[in-house]
Amino acid sequence: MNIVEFHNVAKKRKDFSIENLSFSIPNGYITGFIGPNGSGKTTTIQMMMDILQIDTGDIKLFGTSHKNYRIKQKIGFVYDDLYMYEDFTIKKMKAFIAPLYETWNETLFQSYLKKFQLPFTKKLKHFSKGMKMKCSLLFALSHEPEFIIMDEPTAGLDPIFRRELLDILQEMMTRENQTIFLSSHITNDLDRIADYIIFIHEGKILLQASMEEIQEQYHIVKGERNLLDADTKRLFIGFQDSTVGFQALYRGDLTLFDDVSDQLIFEKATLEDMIYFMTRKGI
Ligand SMILES: Nc1ncnc2c1ncn2[C@@H]1O[C@H](COP(=O)(O)OP(=O)(O)OP(=O)(O)O)[C@@H](O)[C@H]1O
Repeated sequence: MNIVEFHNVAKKRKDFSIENLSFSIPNGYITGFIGPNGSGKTTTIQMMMDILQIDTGDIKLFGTSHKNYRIKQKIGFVYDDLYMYEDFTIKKMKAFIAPLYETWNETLFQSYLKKFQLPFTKKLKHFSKGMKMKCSLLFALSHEPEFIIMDEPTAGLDPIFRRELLDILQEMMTRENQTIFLSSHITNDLDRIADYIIFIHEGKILLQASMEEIQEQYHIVKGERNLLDADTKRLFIGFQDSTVGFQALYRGDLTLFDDVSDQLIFEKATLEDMIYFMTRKGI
């Protein structure tokens, strides 16, 4: 089953448009949403959450319309910034937020509050960026959502808390029926934890695949420049050449290079490699 389905969604913004956007997010996995700056990640998440109206197409959440208010109960939404009153404290926010959720879990709230070492009665305006992110997470997780959507949760966080956050997410995946959708351009994080990847560029999906498939299928090929001619260039999704040699992204079976394999170096492509080469030449 899919938690989310986008069918031919279109949205026109001032200098940016999304056309025929179709993808799905499978239930029970961590899906990473990657793409360079301005590629449409936040726009897509806002459409999913019905914060931004779509022009045409159809979005389904939990098999029903994304406009259905009831399904919001099952979703934990973590923004890249905290849209809460700066003069509020966590205590005051809890008084507003907890009653909105039938599944609010006070024991879980208290345990995350302790784990994240957040002050209960300090005003949010005195929080650091990392504390605000933890606070956003605290509220998103405390109502035990089945589906967690996070827009750039690791941006601006120090490496220690980034690591902690990824550990918390992995820990949560042991819970039955948990699904996480995580947008990021810090691809190292996703290399570590994602099961599936959706790659968006200029409002279009360039790739939707499992990490397993990506790791098996996509390779970086490196070699001397003289091996890169018009024929070999056509084999690659994207390439970069310089006076010292070439590097290219290749998809498929490496036996194709058997005749020249002693002159080439093969490496597994990282998500960063994929973004770099796919946006250089397209797919
Ligand atoms: N409120 C808005 N009105 C008009 N255009 C907007 C608005 N917000 C974003 N855009 C444009 O939509 C495009 C996609 O932006 P979006 O924020 O969805 O990308 P993103 O992939 O999330 O980028 P980033 O990784 O930098 O956060 C950009 O060209 C941006 O300028």
